[in-house]
Amino acid sequence: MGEVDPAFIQDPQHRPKLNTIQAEDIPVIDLSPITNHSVSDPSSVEGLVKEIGSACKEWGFFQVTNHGVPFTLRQNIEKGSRMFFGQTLQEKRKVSRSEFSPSGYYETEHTKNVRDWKEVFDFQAKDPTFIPVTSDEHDDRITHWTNQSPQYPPNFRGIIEEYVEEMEKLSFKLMELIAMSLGLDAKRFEEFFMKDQTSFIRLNHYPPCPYPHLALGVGRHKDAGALTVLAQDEVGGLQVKRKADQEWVRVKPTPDAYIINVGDIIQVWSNDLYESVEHRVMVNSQKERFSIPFFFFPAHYTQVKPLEELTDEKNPPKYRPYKWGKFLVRRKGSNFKKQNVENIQIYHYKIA
Ligand SMILES: O=C(O)CCC(=O)C(=O)O
Ligand SMILES: [Fe+2]
Repeated sequence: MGEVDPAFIQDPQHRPKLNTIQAEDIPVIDLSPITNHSVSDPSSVEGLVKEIGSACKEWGFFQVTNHGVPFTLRQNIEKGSRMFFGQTLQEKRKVSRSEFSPSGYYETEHTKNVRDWKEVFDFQAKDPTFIPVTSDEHDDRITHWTNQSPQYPPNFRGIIEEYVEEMEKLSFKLMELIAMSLGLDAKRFEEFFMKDQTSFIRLNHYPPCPYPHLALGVGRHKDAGALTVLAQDEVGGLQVKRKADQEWVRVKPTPDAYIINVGDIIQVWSNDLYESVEHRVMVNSQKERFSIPFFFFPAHYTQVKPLEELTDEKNPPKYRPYKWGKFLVRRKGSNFKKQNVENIQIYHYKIA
């Protein structure tokens, strides 16, 4: 076995304990009141909204079942992902991502300047996706990102697109439930995503790792967007920092469920009522793991700031407004190389 590449080694305080607690209590929420029209009655929707609200407040993470996403579409993309990553590095690199075209294959991503033990394939929900050229606030130039189409497996692009459409539908439904749980109109968030959303889907492959006590599949982080809808396979490895006691707990895989987490944008919109929770991915010395997160992101020109309805004199806004596209461009840049400074975070906009 070769030397341990120091680029992957986490600082001692961030290394995973191999015997972390399995969280049995991460809320599992049944979405049938909104997906199955025969059971839909106002009181069951009301109950559902309450469940979503408590899960967002207490965990920032939950799983959903009866979500309406056809299982065959999930099987198709999972199978396609295995086939894609099963190719040689040379084949995969034919659709490599670059700093200026961040969709495609990539195997040297860093989280908080430590390399992740994984390879990814990123695909924008909208092709083209409009985005600022730079993160400089005075630079008004707009560019666009487009997707790459792997040659193998056949029709992979079509399979991904079909699945992404379902991810979007589910995300819109979840945003309605979250809006209602905050006492807002169900469609309050729609305008931010209807036109020009910057969402993307990521296929993750975590190969077996000879030193799971030193490296992580994804280092600790919070998701920057509004919502993340994650499909994880049966291997498991996702860990969430439990709000109640700040312990790292494992999220047990549930077949055909999706793991949902609140991202930084909802934290800002809700003025900290709902927090974006830290999570990370452990690797496994024996098994490879696949996961597919969908990151629901608003249009680049969205000014992210605490909602007026949720702030007043007694509860003033806790964040200064920021432009989503600028934030995103800055973040993407920092994912490409190890830097000596921390990348952009919402707390940089926090009003002291
Ligand atoms: O693979 C997973 O379970 C989660 C990945 C993740 O947190 C991310 O890509 O942001
Ligand atoms: Fe994440």
